[in-house]
Amino acid sequence: MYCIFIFPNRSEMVSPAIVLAFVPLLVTLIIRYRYHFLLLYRAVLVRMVLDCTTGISREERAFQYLLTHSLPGDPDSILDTFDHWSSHVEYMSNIGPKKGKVLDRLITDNAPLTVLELGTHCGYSAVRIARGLPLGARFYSVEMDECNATIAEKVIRLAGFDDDTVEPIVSPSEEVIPQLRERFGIERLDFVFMDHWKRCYLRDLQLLEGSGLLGKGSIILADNIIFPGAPHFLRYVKSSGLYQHRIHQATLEYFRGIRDGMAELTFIGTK
Ligand SMILES: C[S@@+](CC[C@H](N)C(=O)[O-])C[C@H]1O[C@@H](n2cnc3c(N)ncnc32)[C@H](O)[C@@H]1O
Repeated sequence: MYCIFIFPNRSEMVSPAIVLAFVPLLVTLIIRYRYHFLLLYRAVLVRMVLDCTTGISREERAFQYLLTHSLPGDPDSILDTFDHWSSHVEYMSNIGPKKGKVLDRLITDNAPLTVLELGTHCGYSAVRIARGLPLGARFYSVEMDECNATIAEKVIRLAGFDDDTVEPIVSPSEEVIPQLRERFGIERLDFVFMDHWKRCYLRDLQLLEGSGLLGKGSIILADNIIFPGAPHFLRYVKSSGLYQHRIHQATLEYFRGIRDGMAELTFIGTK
């Protein structure tokens, strides 16, 4: 077997001085984005390795952990255990305890009777919302991924909430929103929590407006509007004249070093 090595001629070789000139830039980028690299490592690389070595999904691993470390029927214990898992075992993009407190406060202060969540994932935020709801409230949580939805339902039931309180809906949000009135008999949404793919925020907000289910005072809380970010959504909210809005500054769930925030919108109706 023959191997052929092709060497660039000397005039095409990059001078070491130029390479060295890039070192400070590279070091600056690494320092500046160290938390993003850490996030990539924890959220993607560790997950891929564990998916291969355990043969089960991250969501299933999280559920196994909850089963062995939390108290069934105790939402606080489920949430604390989930927080411990996501901070110390494997990264998971639940809303987390810090931004979760803003969600808790909005739910307690407004006592919404009809609530919609877009993006259930494993049910962390659904448990957080359900534990603060007033008696008789109805809560619909939408997840398009069937495997996530199966885990979420088990987590929600493990926390002690039956389907009279939390109704999981397995479907993409863009299909569910136009059906909310006819299929689920909803007249008005008092509170909407948006935490699905950020590129869907604007489309789904406009679908909600079109559905006529937002009334004066309806609240929409949208997570991750700074990281990964939802710039078109924010621009629309600010320019539409349909909302009063407020940004809650925060950091990314389970990550001190990455800036994030939530947008709280109050529907005021006419332009
Ligand atoms: C960040 S996770 C949700 C985390 C969850 N809210 C929590 O704090 O525990 C986003 C979830 O939204 C789901 N999702 C994304 N786009 C969706 C859509 N258009 N309709 C329904 N679910 C969607 C994804 O499958 C994923 O499970």
